[in-house]
Amino acid sequence: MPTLKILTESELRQAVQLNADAIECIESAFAALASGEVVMPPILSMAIEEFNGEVDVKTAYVPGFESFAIKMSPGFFDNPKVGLPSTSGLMVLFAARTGMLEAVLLDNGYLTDIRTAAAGAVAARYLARSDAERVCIVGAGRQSRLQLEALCLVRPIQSAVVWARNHDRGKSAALELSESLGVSVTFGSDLKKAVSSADIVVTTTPSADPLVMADWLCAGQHITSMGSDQAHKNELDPGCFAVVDRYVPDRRSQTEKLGELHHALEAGTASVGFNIPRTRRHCCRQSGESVESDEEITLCDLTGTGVQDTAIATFARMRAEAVSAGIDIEV
Ligand SMILES: NC(=O)C1=CN([C@@H]2O[C@H](COP(=O)(O)OP(=O)(O)OC[C@H]3O[C@@H](n4cnc5c(N)ncnc54)[C@H](O)[C@@H]3O)[C@@H](O)[C@H]2O)C=CC1
Ligand SMILES: O=C(O)C1=NCCCC1
Repeated sequence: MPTLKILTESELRQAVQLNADAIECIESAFAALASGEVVMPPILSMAIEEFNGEVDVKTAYVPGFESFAIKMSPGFFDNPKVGLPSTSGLMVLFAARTGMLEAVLLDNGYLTDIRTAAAGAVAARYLARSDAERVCIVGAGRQSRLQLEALCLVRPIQSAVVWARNHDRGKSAALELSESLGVSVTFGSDLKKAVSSADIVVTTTPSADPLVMADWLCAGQHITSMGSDQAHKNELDPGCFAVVDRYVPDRRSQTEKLGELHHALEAGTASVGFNIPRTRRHCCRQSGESVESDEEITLCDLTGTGVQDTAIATFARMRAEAVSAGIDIEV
């Protein structure tokens, strides 16, 4: 009889943390995607506008992996008003050879949080200046915290400014991060100033209106835009595309529909053929993508890929099994 492994959020939290191993796992996933051999269908996304919600289903088959994940991931962005997290969900692993159900990872969105922050770290590793030390984080939710933590693992971060439209939440996030990361993190109410003074800017909100303006960007900056992962979300002024020197999407077929590129195409600041040679390079070791000059403005557009989910789910299951975590049930 087939056996199914069940892993809970607390078991998965013990198995996987935001650290060099998680970053390596996601970097390898980007490398696999860049190889062209990964099978990754478009995201199945359902909007529930009435409740400011969405549900995303993501998956990918990676040759050489014994399993593939299918992830069901809700994002309900009014949840914090009622004391619930915006994102939740679960991942399911199937055998690549037979399609048989193998494991259910009841992570409540934890693995998505980690893989997304790790993707931000990979972007900075290849696209931010090696001496980048000042960060501007736009937003004060879950990803704002994790993205800064991830940057501290790959760059010599000394200080950060958190901007949030809700000042109290921005101040709390800044205080929390100062204490947990041991770097100076302050709240900044002036977003233009915070962006212009940063070496790395990370946008982490579901905003539908641009927050970061093109004329705030400066030579040598790296921007990761990871909050805009749906057609209606838009954190960057489309004019930013006219000033960035290097544009790297996690997957162009996604960013042209769901990411910042989508809005730049509509506004005409990027054309359909925009940076075609660059889109063949993903933020990964194998493709050789990296910042080429300290003066370049680089932009990484992250919409979240199924290959990240298969990578983190198989990694989590392997780590959990190494300590005999979880329960096995016969199905
Ligand atoms: N690219 C990817 O792989 C992933 C993208 N996301 C996206 O990242 C974004 C943030 O996710 P979480 O941190 O989990 O959410 P969260 O709800 O914990 O944090 C969102 C933050 O943005 C703020 N915010 C909401 N609407 C805003 C607006 N119109 N203008 C300015 N600030 C606004 C909130 O007050 C909060 O500080 C979401 O859009 C989510 O869909 C999340 C996970 C993966
Ligand atoms: O899978 C993802 O990536 C996301 N799902 C729901 C909303 C947040 C991002």
